[in-house]
Amino acid sequence: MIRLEGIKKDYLVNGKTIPALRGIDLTIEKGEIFGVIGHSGAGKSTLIRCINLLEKPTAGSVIVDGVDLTKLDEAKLQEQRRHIGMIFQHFNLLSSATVGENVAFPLKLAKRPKAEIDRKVQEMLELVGLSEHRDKYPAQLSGGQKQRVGIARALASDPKVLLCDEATSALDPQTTNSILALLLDINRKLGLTIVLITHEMHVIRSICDRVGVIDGGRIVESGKVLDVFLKPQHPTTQEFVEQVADSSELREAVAHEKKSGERMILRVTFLGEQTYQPILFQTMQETRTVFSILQGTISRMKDTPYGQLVVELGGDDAQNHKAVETLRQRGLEVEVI
Ligand SMILES: Nc1ncnc2c1ncn2[C@@H]1O[C@H](COP(=O)(O)OP(=O)(O)OP(=O)(O)O)[C@@H](O)[C@H]1O
Repeated sequence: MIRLEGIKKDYLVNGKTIPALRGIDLTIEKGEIFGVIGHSGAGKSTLIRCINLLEKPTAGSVIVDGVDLTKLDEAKLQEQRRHIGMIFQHFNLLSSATVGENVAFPLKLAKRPKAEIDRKVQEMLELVGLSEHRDKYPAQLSGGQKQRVGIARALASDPKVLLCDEATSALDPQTTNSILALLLDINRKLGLTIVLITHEMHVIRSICDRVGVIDGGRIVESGKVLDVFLKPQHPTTQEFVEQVADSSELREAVAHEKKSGERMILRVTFLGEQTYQPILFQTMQETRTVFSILQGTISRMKDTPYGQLVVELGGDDAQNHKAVETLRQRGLEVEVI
């Protein structure tokens, strides 16, 4: 659906060149939710704004649904942009227009007939759960409701792609979750391709299928959220995973245990159905290895449940190694830490 090829973007500030993107190659499939995560200044906003050419790349191609946007004149580009909706961190609503008028805005620009606009506004407000608020002004709404208006407005022109520029960063955790749930619902109902940028791993873990980690204007790691999350390779990715991993407690527990003897400490990861099966207990019984659990979490990545346990093995060397081998044979991910 979206192909970025060799995207570079330099900003010129006071005669100095600032390279914001240094060569991005990315393919985003139709119907997926793709997240880009990175620290402040990494290039996230520049990257997402290059997808609809709000920012013109210095080099490279942006191909959306088979059309190379970088090759279009301004009129044709405007036409193609109708297929790409966008929502923003600070909502960007017209404060002097009602909710209904905000949602109608892109349709009026496209000179759609009034009856069609009315119908579409109603449909969109129902989709985002704001039918009752059609005649209110943005100042009368909460942050979460404002973002719902932003989503309704972005979807009014039936886009194929929705770009989300830090769409939940100005919201509290509970409202963030409700907006993420809405985006996931829309993705499923409409088959819409969603690209989002964020600095929060929680957002990626909740709704994305794949993730790209951006650092210094380059994608330093990318893949399925599950894989990147469970085996982060790049130091920046590891930092982001730590945001949601509760690892300071773990580090303390491991340091304490390591000091107290030569015991073996494992991080065991369970995925999907494994999460609810007594594989660890059975294996330890069979290999006659005593163990204690230092830390445990059960969570979800989008639809996949997963669990991680940090366990300390107290058997002799042979027993401990046999236990590790058996856990791996049974399909668990085991890391000796
Ligand atoms: N309009 C601009 N003019 C000059 N430099 C810019 C401009 N926009 C971004 N930059 C620079 O480009 C780099 C990437 O910025 P960008 O805003 O894309 O990063 P970001 O990851 O979105 O950061 P943040 O999360 O803080 O918004 C930074 O060094 C930034 O200072």
